[in-house]
Amino acid sequence: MSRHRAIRNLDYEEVLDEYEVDLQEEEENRLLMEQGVVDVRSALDTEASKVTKEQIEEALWHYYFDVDKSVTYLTNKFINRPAPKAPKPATQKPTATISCEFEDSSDWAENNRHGLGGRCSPQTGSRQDDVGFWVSGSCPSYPLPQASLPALFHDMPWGNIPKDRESVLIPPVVPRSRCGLLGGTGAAPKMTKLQALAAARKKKAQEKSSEQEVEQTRAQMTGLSVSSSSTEKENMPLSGAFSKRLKTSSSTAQGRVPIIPTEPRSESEQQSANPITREPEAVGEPAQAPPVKKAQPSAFAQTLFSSHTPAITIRQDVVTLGLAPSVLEAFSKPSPDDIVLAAQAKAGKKPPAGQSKKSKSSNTDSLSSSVSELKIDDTPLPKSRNINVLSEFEKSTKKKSASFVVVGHVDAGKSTMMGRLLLDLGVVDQRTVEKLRKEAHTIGKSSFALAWVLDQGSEERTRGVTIDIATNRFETETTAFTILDAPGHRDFIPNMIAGASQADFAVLVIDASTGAFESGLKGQTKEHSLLLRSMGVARIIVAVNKLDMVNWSQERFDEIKNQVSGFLSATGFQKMNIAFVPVSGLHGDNMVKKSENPAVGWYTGPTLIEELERSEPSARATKKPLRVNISEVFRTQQSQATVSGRVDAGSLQMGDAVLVQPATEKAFIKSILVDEAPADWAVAGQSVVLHLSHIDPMHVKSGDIICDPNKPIPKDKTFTLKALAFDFLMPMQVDVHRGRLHSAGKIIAMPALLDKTTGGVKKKNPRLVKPGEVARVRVELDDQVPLEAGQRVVLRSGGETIAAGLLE
Ligand SMILES: Nc1nc2c(ncn2[C@@H]2O[C@H](COP(=O)(O)OP(=O)(O)OP(=O)(O)O)[C@@H](O)[C@H]2O)c(=O)[nH]1
Repeated sequence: MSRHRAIRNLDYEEVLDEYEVDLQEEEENRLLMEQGVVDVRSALDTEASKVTKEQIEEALWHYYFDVDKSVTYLTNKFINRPAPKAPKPATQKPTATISCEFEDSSDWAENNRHGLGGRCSPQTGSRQDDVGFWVSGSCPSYPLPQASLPALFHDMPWGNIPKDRESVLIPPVVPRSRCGLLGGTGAAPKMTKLQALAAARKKKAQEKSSEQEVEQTRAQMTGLSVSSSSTEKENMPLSGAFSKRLKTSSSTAQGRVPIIPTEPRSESEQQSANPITREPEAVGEPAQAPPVKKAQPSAFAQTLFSSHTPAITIRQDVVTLGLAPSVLEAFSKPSPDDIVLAAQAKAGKKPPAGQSKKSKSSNTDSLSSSVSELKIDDTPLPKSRNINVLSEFEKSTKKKSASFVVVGHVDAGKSTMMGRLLLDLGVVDQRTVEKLRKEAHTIGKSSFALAWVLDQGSEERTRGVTIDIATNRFETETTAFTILDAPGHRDFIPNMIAGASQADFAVLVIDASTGAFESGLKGQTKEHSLLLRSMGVARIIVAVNKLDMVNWSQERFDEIKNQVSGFLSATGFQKMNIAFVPVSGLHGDNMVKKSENPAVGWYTGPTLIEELERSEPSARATKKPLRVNISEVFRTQQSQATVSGRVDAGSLQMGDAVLVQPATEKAFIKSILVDEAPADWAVAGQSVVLHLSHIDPMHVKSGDIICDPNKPIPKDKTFTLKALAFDFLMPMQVDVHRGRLHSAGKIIAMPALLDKTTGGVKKKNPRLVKPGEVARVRVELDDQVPLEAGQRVVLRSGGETIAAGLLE
């Protein structure tokens, strides 16, 4: 049992009993000892004077009062002392730390036979008897064998050590920091002379290296001056106010104590900082201070301290922060205080009243010199030309502009048709189309060559489907058109909704080939038509495509025309706003030119382009507050944030301050493109590209609204919708789509079922709204969204469009 465990299991009653027994034993031992001393002295006879009483007693004690053994031991040890032996090589010593001497293997064996082979404490020389108690006092130098290591451990196998011989490590009851190793006061252990010498030399070396380090660092920092030409080139230009502040901080830094102490770190610090690579220090050797590596001064340090700045030691354990470009950028601009100071100086504003004349005069010089150094902003605000946009618009002789969305079931031939239109109008040349044809041929999709004029994404090309809205432009003699080619696949309905929200009218493409029309009518032909109407599109041109595949059958055309016109009328399109054109997008029949194919002789109506030109753009809300629906955000050289979108309402011009919602971030219009041409202004109904300044691009997203800062669009989490149900409606989770904006929400209430024609309330709080019914629906969104009455939104759930309507 270990000593600690023995103490832990101590029974005090038992110990007191034992203590009384011990007293008796002690008396017996004393008598035995006295008698033993007499006997040993008489046995030694004349030699008895060579040993002391204490030595005799010690021998007797350890030989259990055996006089003969004690005499033998004393004779060998003190009387017949052998001549000192030559020191043996260190490696042969069994152990250097055990203080007991091992002299004679026979004695060792003898001792063991007598059960005196107890363990000696290497620290104290105390001896532990076989039952595990420690006997106080120094361990006597009783003879122990001069054993070799193998002999010493002869009964100790290297593996499978018996359980009773395993060490049990028990943590100290009192932490070592509070007491010495053996329960002392915790004071530092007394050093040997050798250790003291080593410590003194180490300290001296550290002091020396510390001084050298300070000198070196000072020399390095001397080169780090703001005024140095290299720094000027490398660093960003700083505004006057900031450089002034830097000068101030630089001067105040003079004579300062270095920020970070230069003393070498304590050993424990060094160890913890570099626990793996640190070499153990040899005791007694002069301690070499570890070389302190210095990091390159950071850009901030370079900027902050002038040549007179005292040294700053970069510590290894201190993380030096490299300045991120965003930080430099942040400091490259004047602070709000600087702007106020500059503005006050510019306006000649007097200092606040109550300031004494003396302080005024004393501060005037420094303030004026500070202000003279101020540089307000590197990027001046765009200048407004104060144009009366509406009168300019009325006077303008510009062509009318209109945008149309091309919709229809997947593979109806929408992109091919638009590619053909652009080719025949000369917007794209034949060579480009031939090149695309070759490229398409290599992946076995040569029939998609015209579609590739618009479908430019690699995934769109390899899959042969349109994924996102493709925008293109062309002009006729009278009109500048914007094409919004929408995807037909049901998975990309949200993109189709985004396209429809920007369109004045629509081209619905129908695949006339056998079976395709029928499946399309059940599919996206119907859904797209419903969405168009719900989105407010009033005019629709139906391009009955691929008639070449049915030999230009007039019968087929009429069949399609009848079915679709009936359906569209039911959806809400007026007959006068519906047109039908028999075409072949692939071959170009009736697209730009009338078909010369005699099989199409039965059609005498307008071509597709003529029908497009007949379309009038929808009414422009030019006098309403500015609203620009952002469809895309780009990063360009011209500005921090470039956006494309449609001006839904109002007007704008260069230099205007605008507000971006829902971020509520102000920006300025740096420049404008209308139909890809630079312009000074734009009005409702135009598709624009706006270069914005003085705004962080992270605050601008597609689906956001640019508005008049004086009449901003409100942002809200709940809205009421007058919705046409495409599916059953009830309180449920929905996705809300408004243009490019998608937001998750839920129907929280359905206050009324409405009459389709009159709009009056048919029933209050219906529990369910059936497909085709119109209802007032209350929706709650997860996030705040810019919303206002008159906007059109679509509700979708589980990938299906379930309702669409107008915000109330
Ligand atoms: N015969 C014939 N094939 C056509 C005509 N128009 C398009 N196609 C073919 O129809 C296929 C689909 O054409 P796309 O233009 O990609 O159809 P889409 O409607 O744009 O397809 P999505 O946008 O993915 O829905 C292609 O292989 C075209 O070559 C046509 O007038 N006649």
